[in-house]
Amino acid sequence: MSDTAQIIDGKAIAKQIRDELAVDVVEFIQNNSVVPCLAAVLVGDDPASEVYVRNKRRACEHVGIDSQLHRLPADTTQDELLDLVAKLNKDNEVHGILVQLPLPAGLDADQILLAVSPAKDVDAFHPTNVGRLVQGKPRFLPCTPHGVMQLLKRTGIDTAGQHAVVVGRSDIVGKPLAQLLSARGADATVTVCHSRTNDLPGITRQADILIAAIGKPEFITGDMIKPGAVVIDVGVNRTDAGLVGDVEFESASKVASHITPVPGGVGPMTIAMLLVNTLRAAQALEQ
Ligand SMILES: Nc1nc(=O)c2c([nH]1)NC[C@@H]1CN(c3ccc(C(=O)N[C@@H](CCC(=O)O)C(=O)O)cc3)C=[N+]21
Ligand SMILES: [Mg+2]
Repeated sequence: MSDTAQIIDGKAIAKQIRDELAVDVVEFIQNNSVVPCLAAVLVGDDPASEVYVRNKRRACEHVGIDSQLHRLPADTTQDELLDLVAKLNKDNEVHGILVQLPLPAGLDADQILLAVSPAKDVDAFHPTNVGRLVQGKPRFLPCTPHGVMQLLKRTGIDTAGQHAVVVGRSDIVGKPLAQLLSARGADATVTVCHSRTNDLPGITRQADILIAAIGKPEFITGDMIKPGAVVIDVGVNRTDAGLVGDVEFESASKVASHITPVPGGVGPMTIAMLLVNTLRAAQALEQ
């Protein structure tokens, strides 16, 4: 067993996916005389959201997808936001709609996500798209879980028969990732852990593939990892020491066989998969 894990380069794999996508975008534009377009809605001025939205815009430019940014003030009402979503739903130039989360306090995110046309729901957050995923008939795959699956696949890690332990049960990552890992074709055996799990280290140490999606900086330490396990860190925690994941990289990388860094791991993949979904939305809407 080597004492230093192979680092999974999410930045490089995301670039590879964007390069492949750029070719498909050119072909789509030639066939349809339409440019795929992603509309992002940003309410308020959360600094973290500013970074994501800027990264998304730049990534769109790189692959030839148009992007719109709709900025609304923090005191926007529920009805004003619903009006904008309704307008984007009807706009034939817009193929993908993303409402950046979290929304400012006072806005009901569930009602907003329900208002996004499922055909343009490139986050795959609408209950229709969540249900389709659970039934094994997805229209869009949610971006972060899909990004994790692509990281595993493109690193040559076979999930079939493996014990995958997902720490975290959010609607955005934990729950859909557990679905994708256990789906036919991926064929992992999945355990979902959370804040009420008894003896968490006893369970994480059974993981062949350990996914950290809890939102607690450096929560997973090397002693919680089975030697040779694959460790995927979905955390994006802003601390005084900068951006850190949910995994303590230094101790974990001495035990794992493969590990994703933060930054440069899952984050860039999330954005690449958002672009993939935008092209897919445009293909379905323009066909
Ligand atoms: N409707 C919606 N859809 C989302 O997909 C969504 C969202 N809301 N709200 C916030 C979370 C978080 N998220 C990230 C995207 C990119 C990076 C990313 O690019 N991270 C870089 C570093 C960026 C930095 O320096 O801050 C990296 O890890 O290398 C991280 C996190 C998308 N989210
Ligand atoms: Mg929730």
